[in-house]
Amino acid sequence: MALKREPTPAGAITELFDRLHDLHLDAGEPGVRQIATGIGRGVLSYTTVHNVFRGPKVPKWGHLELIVDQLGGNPEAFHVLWRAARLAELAIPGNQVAAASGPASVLSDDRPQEAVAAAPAAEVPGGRRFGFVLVTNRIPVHAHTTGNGVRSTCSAGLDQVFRDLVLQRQGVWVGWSRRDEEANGFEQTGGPPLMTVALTGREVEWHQEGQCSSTLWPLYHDAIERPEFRRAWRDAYRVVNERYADAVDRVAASGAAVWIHDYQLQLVPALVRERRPDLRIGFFLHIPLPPPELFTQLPGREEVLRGLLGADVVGFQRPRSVQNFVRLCADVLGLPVSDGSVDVGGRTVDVRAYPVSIDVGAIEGLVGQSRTRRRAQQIRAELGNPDVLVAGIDRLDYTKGIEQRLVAYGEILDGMRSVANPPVFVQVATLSRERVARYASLRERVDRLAGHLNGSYGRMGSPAVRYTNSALDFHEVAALYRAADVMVATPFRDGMNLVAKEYVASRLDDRGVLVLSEFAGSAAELPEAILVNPNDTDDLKDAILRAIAMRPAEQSRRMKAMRSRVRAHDSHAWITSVMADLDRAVRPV
Ligand SMILES: O=P(O)(O)OC[C@H]1O[C@H](O[C@H]2O[C@H](CO)[C@@H](O)[C@H](O)[C@H]2O)[C@H](O)[C@@H](O)[C@@H]1O
Ligand SMILES: O=c1ccn([C@@H]2O[C@H](COP(=O)(O)OP(=O)(O)O)[C@@H](O)[C@H]2O)c(=O)[nH]1
Repeated sequence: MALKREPTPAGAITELFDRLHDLHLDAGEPGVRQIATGIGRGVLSYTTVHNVFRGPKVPKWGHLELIVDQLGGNPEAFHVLWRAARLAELAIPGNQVAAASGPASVLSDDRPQEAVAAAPAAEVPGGRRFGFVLVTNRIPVHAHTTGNGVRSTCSAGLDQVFRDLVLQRQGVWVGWSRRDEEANGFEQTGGPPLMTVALTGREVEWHQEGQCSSTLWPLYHDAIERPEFRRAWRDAYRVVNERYADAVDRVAASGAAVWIHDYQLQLVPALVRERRPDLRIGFFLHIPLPPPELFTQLPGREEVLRGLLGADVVGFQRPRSVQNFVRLCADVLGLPVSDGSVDVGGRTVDVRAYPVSIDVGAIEGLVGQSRTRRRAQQIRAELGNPDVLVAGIDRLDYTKGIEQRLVAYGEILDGMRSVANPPVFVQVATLSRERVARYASLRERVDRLAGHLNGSYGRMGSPAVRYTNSALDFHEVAALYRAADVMVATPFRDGMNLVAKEYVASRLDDRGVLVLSEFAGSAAELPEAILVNPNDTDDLKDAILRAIAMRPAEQSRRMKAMRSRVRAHDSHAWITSVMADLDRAVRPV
């Protein structure tokens, strides 16, 4: 909307409201009223306000500062304008934000935090374009701590699968990376080209920790914890999704296949389609899509559904999520649907379940190595060579059921006070989303519980629970799989739970018992596990006790069946089925 001349105050206010409405900002907010009053009283020039929303060449940060000054540094007005500016694709470099003048009380709240300041956008060298683009929230180059306390960058599970896929397809991997992780990009270690999407500190807070971790994550996991709904987070989500779509637009060759992942990026398929109708677009959700009764609580639910429908192929972990999605498209958007497809104005969107899997061959190779065997023996020795080693490996997340599992285990130990060599429990609870309050309080509770169990049931040289928050190198994880007689994976709700599949794949000896929640996506493929309801402490106790007591022949029968199923449906089969459907998608002419 180009402004030819300064309108009358009344016209300017109407135009302002129209513009804010276009940006889905609420005209009733106090900040909007302050801006309107400022314009009405002639304190604030409408052109100055309007420039905040204009094209990318306008130096908008200066305008924003000017407005803050003109309004006497009013926080509400500042927040409205900040959001409007973000929505209008304002790129504010971190140093400019930090250096901006204006009342400290207003600006300090919006300064990017040092630790998470946006990394500079890394263009792919030479401005190359690619026939395949993988898009994930993060480019996952994690620093892990090995058994010896050494930092390494060995990537676990899906990271490696994705890396191989992008290399094989000679594609590019697009995602966000924290600055300290970026230095370890795959480019330096023979990996595929990476394109980093930059996020400001505020976007990390509002998009990642807000909309993703505090709204969508709990809502999509059965609202185990109450989801929080905030307008500012939703706005940030939209802005960040736009930035990913722009990145795809920049690197995708004509007709390229684009595969977008997970709940952080649900608007990206439609935003990419808007920019590049020539592309084939796939989307995969790693977490469950909740039933309509829960999903419809989400403000902006239509936008999310329409975002996903920008894809040609929408993939979920489980058929139940497919059903939920199709029903939502019919009920919320009124679109014609069939079992596995949705009709969007004559374009067919295929909707299918593609249960994610693991690279069984790679895991078998790693577990079979003599260094893994030695490390597994060492782990058992460090724990006092217990008769039975029980383990759980999770991110420290309230969806994973760690607390309830430890409570059940404590009750088991209580009944084993007279046993000479009681089982030892190793619980790896890797820190996750530490800046989100619920995760911090979960950590405190689990710390206390583990301490209590050790205080009550531990013996000299033989703890009741060996509990760590470290992120283990995958070699260390593999050694623990090999060492553990029983693996307990008991989430309240989980998209898949790769740990369960990895444990099965690691048992080259066909021994070991898996205790698995009915509510993990992997339960459908692993019915020979001892399946439990993690909400039922007695059920958990019985399951762990049954696992501890299971005879070798029974272990072997169950493990063989699970291993052959996981081998038959490994990550290669997963990738092949998704890619076949994506490559088949009809490219628009
Ligand atoms: O990135 P974080 O916040 O540390 O979280 C780690 C990942 O957790 C989620 O994993 C999901 O995907 C797995 C593989 O498909 C699946 O097995 C699991 O059940 C899901 O929870 C999340 O979806 C990822 O985005 C996170 O990176
Ligand atoms: O210290 C750890 C803990 C976990 N993992 C890996 O992290 C992934 C966890 O995936 P899962 O699907 O079980 O749960 P998520 O954390 O994705 O919800 C698996 O590949 C684990 O091997 C790891 O490498 N180091």
